[in-house]
Amino acid sequence: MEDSFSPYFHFVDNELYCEKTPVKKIAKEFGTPVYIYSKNAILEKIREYKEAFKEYPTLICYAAKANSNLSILKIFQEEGLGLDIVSGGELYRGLKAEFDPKKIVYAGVGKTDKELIDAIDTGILSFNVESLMELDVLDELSEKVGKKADISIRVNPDVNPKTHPYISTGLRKSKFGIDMEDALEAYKIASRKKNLNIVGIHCHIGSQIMDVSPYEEAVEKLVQLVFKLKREGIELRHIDIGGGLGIRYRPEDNPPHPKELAEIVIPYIKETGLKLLIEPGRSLVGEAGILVSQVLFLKDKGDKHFIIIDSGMNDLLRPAMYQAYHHILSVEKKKEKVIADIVGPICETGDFFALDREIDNLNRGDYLAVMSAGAYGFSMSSNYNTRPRAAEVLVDGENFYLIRNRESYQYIIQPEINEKIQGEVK
Ligand SMILES: Cc1ncc(COP(=O)(O)O)c(C=O)c1O
Ligand SMILES: N[C@@H](CCCC[NH3+])C(=O)O
Repeated sequence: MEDSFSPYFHFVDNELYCEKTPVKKIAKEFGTPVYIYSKNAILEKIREYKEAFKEYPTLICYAAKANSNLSILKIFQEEGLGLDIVSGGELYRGLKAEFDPKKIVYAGVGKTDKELIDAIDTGILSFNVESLMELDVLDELSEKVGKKADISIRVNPDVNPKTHPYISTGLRKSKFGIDMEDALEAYKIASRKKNLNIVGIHCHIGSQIMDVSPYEEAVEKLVQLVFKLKREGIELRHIDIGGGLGIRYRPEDNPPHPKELAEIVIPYIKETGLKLLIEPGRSLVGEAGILVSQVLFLKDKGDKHFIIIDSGMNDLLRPAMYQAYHHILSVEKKKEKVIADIVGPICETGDFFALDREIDNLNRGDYLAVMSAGAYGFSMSSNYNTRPRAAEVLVDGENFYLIRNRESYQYIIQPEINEKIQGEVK
């Protein structure tokens, strides 16, 4: 199984390669920690989605939050995809990457006035509105800007996506969207707003979904609402079912193929004749990325063996935040195995990537790869403990490109103001 974690990350003579490039070569050239992405793994996922949905008019809007590096965004833009954003910063990135504004959808429960105004001005495909108050504010701001805003209501279908509770978004008790039974009234309110155009309906039930049946439950409810709206004279152009398909974190995981999603939702969407929008994030980039680190120290304490590495929860938060499992491989295979805790340098007990894990018997200076780290890896990283964020590298066959410099200490403190030290008081 280790040899074939993915066709894009594979062993040649006991050494881990990304496509046709030895991972160690990149680590030596750019240092560690370093995120490494396979361009062709991303292109393959895009192809899988396009193929799966080709029989029905579908716009795939990549969820920028999963990995928003400009070079990664550019891959999706060049492939003709749209973009799902949740902040003014992601809008800024999306426009820098030259996404067509009419392919940008904007969700999020807490959009600021500035963020709304910028997006109104840009003329995006749809504001996915998450509360009645947001409808009021968006209407007022659209009037000020002098441009109508195209909107969808994000409906909360109260469906259990059977995933980690922190990433379940479509349950009534979560903060997201407007409850199903209040949605009709929300649409009626929206239809009376002079500066809003109703264009669609939106939902997103959660992330890392390993069984597509909750999508069926959600889409069935959405379609019923679409027909109810039609009877009220409210016509839509699209149904946006959000993202959420899971990926392979453990070797034995078997996530659903985009085809399974298409097969389960298209029959329902077809009945409405509306265009379909989907917002995958993790499933497009997650398995296409790894985080490579170097072993700093080994330490035995009681019956515990610790492998202390040079990346931590500031680089990859998922294990600390969701107790998420990430498979870890030695970049150069070793014959001997040990049971170890693989931990980072951060001053938090929760700063670990694996506990009591069987792993190759690594030594100081060896490299290891945390697999399936392309989504919600770098994008959730921070400068905690004043640690510069990692470099990022994109691999294409035997070529590789630095797509983000490792941060410097100077870069980290640059925005801070101290008259005596920096003399940059504004
Ligand atoms: C509104 C919305 N759309 C799309 C996504 C992307 O989800 P995923 O990365 O699970 O495909 C998210 C994140 O969960 C989201 O909140
Ligand atoms: N950050 C989460 C997913 C959140 C999705 C955003 N709604 C993760 O790493 O699994």
